[in-house]
Amino acid sequence: VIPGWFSEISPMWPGEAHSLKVEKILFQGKSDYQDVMVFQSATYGKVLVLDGVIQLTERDECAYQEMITHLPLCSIPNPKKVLVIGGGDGGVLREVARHSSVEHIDICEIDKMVVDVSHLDLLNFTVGYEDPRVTLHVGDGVAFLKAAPEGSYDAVIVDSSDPIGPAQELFEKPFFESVAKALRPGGVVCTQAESIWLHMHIIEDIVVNCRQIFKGSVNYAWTTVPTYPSGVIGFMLCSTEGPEVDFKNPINPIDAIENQTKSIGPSLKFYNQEIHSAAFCLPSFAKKVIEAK
Ligand SMILES: NCCCCCc1nc2ccccc2[nH]1
Repeated sequence: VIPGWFSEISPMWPGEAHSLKVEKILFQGKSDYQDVMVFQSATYGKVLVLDGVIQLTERDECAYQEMITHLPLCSIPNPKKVLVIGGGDGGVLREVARHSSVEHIDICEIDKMVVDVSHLDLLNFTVGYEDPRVTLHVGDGVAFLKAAPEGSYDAVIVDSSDPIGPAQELFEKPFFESVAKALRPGGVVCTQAESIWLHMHIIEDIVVNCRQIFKGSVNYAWTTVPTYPSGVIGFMLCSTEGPEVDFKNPINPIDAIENQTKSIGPSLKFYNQEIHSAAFCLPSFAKKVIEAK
């Protein structure tokens, strides 16, 4: 790859490709699972690419990391034990750490090279790993959840790449069943759930599975991330049977968190209470599929 333009070409979004101007390649490697690359872009800061797919950029990662974390954690009164599957860059950890009620955070990332890249401070998210509440497990999230005792967690965040490659099993029914088992009654899960413009068929399958498995509430929310294909990405928010969870009205409001976390690092750039509720408003073509009776 010579300094020029990086284009994100994938069979998951045929016929289109978002491009970013490359200033300098900062890291290139091949792990046991995927090709890993970090480059300095001209206008989006540093960019993490796995198997040719943009995973995050410094400029817009806030939208994704803040929403995937605070949509679930602001929907339950006192999150204490949180599990992050994927998220090896550490960005989600930074966001979970803002919640002072949280006592323990497990993170299970399959690819050590992704963790190393973020520790190389190439992506300066390492603040997430420094929190004493964090325990890192390098391994397969599917096996980790199978081994997790029943009712271990208040919240599970599945910060996965796309269902082509190492993350494929994180979009399948057995995995969702193991998440439900590992959650306490009224516990919540938030997963990376692709784009309503590109992946309505994937989303439909996920919704069907989640409705069968999670007997609390099942909702789809979405946000804008300019460097993800189609400029949007969504989340599946589910709760297990037990104390009612109303995802659309955050009971654990962010301002409380805002005050708690002066020390953690940069304040929230994207998430707020209004955007939390707005994230669940869907265009009709998506509503029809996701909220089908
Ligand atoms: N095409 C949309 C991709 C969404 C990627 C989300 C995501 N979050 C990540 C955390 C660590 C490593 C890779 C990651 N990828």
